[in-house]
Amino acid sequence: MKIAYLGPAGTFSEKAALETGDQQSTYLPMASMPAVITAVETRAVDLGILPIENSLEGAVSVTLDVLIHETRLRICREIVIPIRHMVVAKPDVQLDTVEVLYTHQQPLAQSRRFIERCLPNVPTVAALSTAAALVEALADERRAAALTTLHAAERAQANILAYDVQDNNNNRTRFVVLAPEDAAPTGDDKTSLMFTAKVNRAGALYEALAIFAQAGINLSKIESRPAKAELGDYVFLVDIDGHRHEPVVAEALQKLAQIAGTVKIFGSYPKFRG
Ligand SMILES: O=C(O)C(=O)C[C@]1(C(=O)O)C=C[C@@H](O)C=C1
Repeated sequence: MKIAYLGPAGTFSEKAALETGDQQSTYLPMASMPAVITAVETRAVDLGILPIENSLEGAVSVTLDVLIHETRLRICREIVIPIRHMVVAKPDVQLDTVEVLYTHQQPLAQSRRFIERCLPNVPTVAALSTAAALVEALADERRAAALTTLHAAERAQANILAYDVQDNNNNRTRFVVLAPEDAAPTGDDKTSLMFTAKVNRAGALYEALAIFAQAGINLSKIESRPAKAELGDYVFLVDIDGHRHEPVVAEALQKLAQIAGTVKIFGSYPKFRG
């Protein structure tokens, strides 16, 4: 099994990939999240891992937008991992002498409190991942630091200036595993999908959700994203309990297809159970 993830080695995505695969698996670090999708679509790899939701910051919009607009790949598994951020630099740099901070946008948002208090006037430079941020900081001639993972810091034998700078110690990110097909039913599954309303009128969303309520199907997530056509047009994303091949779920999805504008099923897969 070949698995693509957002690299370089040392990212949280690598950790999620290692937990997804086994000792026979091989792992391919990619430069960006869309590149992970392309690697699976072109069969360069069998599976791709993408972060979809964080307990502090909510949706990872790149992943949602790729699922909504760009790919026909399906979610075949989910995995949740704890997220700890470290401030890391070369040995001669101290917290009060940091001149520039390299960071991916998610860790920065998840560590807002620490940054405001301890690195208030330090300019940030955007990086494509936590591990990429460290590579760039270590190559910078200024007194640069990175928001990165413990694993990346240890691999690079770099100096950790501050530990666990995330706003909350319960910080966790949910990743999805993408493949050409979703998973077979296990009896403890969920289904992720999106739909749009056919017409923008009173009760349209209510009627769509009523289909699940009347079928006794629990919704574990709902959110909206811009449809990217007109201002005010939205796509609704929901996670429901059950597999799309279970008769009750299949019937509800059929009813939804009759009243919605578009419906796209991202996949059915086993619920993550720690
Ligand atoms: O940069 C990484 O290490 C990643 O795996 C990406 C990512 C994300 O984009 O959400 C994954 C988990 C954390 O929430 C922070 C960063």
